[in-house]
Amino acid sequence: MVERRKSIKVNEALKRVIKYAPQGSIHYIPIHQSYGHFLGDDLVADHPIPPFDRSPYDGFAVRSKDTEAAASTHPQNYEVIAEIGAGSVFTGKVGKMQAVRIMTGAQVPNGCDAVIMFESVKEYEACGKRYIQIKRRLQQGENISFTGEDAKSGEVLAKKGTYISPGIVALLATFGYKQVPTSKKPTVGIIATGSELLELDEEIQPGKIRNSNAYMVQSQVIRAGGEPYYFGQFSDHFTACFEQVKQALDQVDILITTGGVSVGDYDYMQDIYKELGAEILFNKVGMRPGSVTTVAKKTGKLLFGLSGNPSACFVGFELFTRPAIRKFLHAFHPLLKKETAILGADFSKPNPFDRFVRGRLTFHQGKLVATPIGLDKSNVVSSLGAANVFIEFPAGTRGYKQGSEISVILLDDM
Ligand SMILES: Nc1nc2c(c(=O)[nH]1)N[C@H]1C(S)=C(S)[C@@H](COP(=O)(O)OP(=O)(O)OC[C@H]3O[C@@H](n4cnc5c(N)ncnc54)[C@H](O)[C@@H]3O)O[C@H]1N2
Ligand code: MOO
Ligand SMILES: [Mg+2]
Repeated sequence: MVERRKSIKVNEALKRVIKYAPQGSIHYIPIHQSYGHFLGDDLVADHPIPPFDRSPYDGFAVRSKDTEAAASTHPQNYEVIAEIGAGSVFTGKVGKMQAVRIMTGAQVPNGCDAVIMFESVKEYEACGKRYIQIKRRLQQGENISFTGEDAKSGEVLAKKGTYISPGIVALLATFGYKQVPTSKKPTVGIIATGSELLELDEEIQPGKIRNSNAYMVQSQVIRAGGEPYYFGQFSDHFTACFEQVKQALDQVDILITTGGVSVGDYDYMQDIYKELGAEILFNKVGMRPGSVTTVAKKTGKLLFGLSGNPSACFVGFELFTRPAIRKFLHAFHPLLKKETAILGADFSKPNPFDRFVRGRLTFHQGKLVATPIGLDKSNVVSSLGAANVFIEFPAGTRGYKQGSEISVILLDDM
C-alpha cells in the first residue's frame, strides 16, 4: 500500500526549516574576497568621515569675514600666500585679506572658513606676489565639506548580517578593514539520484536523460551564498545512496539530494532518512511544484530531499533551502524577498494548493509587471532560464486576470 503523507502549508514548512536551520561561525577574510559574503559584525565608524574639514573644489580658501565688503562693483583683493594639494596640510597662519590656493580634497587651513572656485575669481600678479580678486561676499562655511558630515564617529553604518555589496566594501576600506568579519559560508553537499541519469558528456540513450539538477542546484547554492560541494550522481540503489548520503553528511553543513522523494518503487530517500535515524520535518507540502519536497534533520544538520523534477527541484530549493543558507550566514533578512506586482497575462488555472509559477519581472510604465513563462509543469526545464521571480497564487483561488495585483518572490534578491 502506498504511504499516505500528511501535507502541510508552505509557511508551516518554512517555519520548521528556519527553526532547525543552524547558524555558522564568524571568521575573518581579506577585504578583496569579501564581496558577496555577509557581515559577521556591525560595521562601526571608528572616526568621522571626512576626518577633517576639506575643500570640495579646486579654488581658494579665505576667511569669510574678509569678504563682507566684496561686491561686483567693489571687488576685494587677497594675497595668495600658499598652495596645497590633496594630502598636504598648510600649517601656517592665514591673516587678514589672505588666501590659500587649495585643491579638491585638501584640508581647509586653520582660520579659513570658505572656499571659492577658480572659475569665480580673477588671478593676477603684482610686485612678485600673487593675488586674487573676489567680487561677492562668501558665507561662513561656504564650499566646505565638514568633519563628520558623511559619517559620525561611532555610527553603525551597516548591521551584522548585511550583504556585502560593492558599496559596503567601500565602507570597509574607508574604516581600514583589511580583514573583514564575515559569516562562514555553509558547505552545501549535492547528490543527484536516478538510474536514468547520464553524465553531461554521454550521448543520449533510450530512456535516459542528462542530469541537469545537480548543476542547477550548484548555481542556486552559489547565488544563495553557500559553497556547493558536488558528490556526484548515483543510481537508484538503496545501499549505494544510503552510504553516500551518510558519508556526505559528515563533510558538509547542509545536504541536498535530488530525486527519489516520491512514492515510487525506487524512491529510496524516505528509507534512507529512516536508516540514518534522521527526523523528518515534513515530506509533503501543499504547493506546486515541489509538493514532494522533504526536509529532515540529523545531528543539527538539515537534509533537503528535493524533487527530481527540475522545476519542482528549483522551487523547493528557493523556498526552503535558500532561507536555511541565509540563516546559516546570519543574514539580516533570511526569508524570501517579496514584491507586489501586476500580473502580465491571464492565469486561468484553479489553485487547490499554493502555486509558484515561474515568471519574468519587468518594469512597464513605472510598475512592476510579472508574466508567467512558458510551460508551468513541474517536470519542465525550459521555463527556468528566463525566470527571475515566482508568481504566488495562493491556495483556494482561481482565474487571475491580467492586471491583477499579485505577490512575487524575487530570485535575484541581492
Ligand atoms: N503516485 C504518485 N506519483 C507521483 C507523485 C505522487 O504524489 N504520487 N508525485 C509526483 C510529483 S508531484 C513529483 S514532483 C515527482 C517527484 O519525484 P521524485 O522526487 O521521486 O523524483 P524521481 O522520481 O527521481 O524523478 C522525477 C522526474 O525527474 C527526473 N529527474 C530526476 N533527477 C533528475 C536530474 N538530476 N536532472 C534532471 N531530471 C531529473 C526524472 O527522470 C523523472 O522524470 O513524483 C511524481 N509522482
Ligand atoms: O512535487 Mo511535484 O512538483 O508537486 O509536481
Ligand atoms: Mg520518484
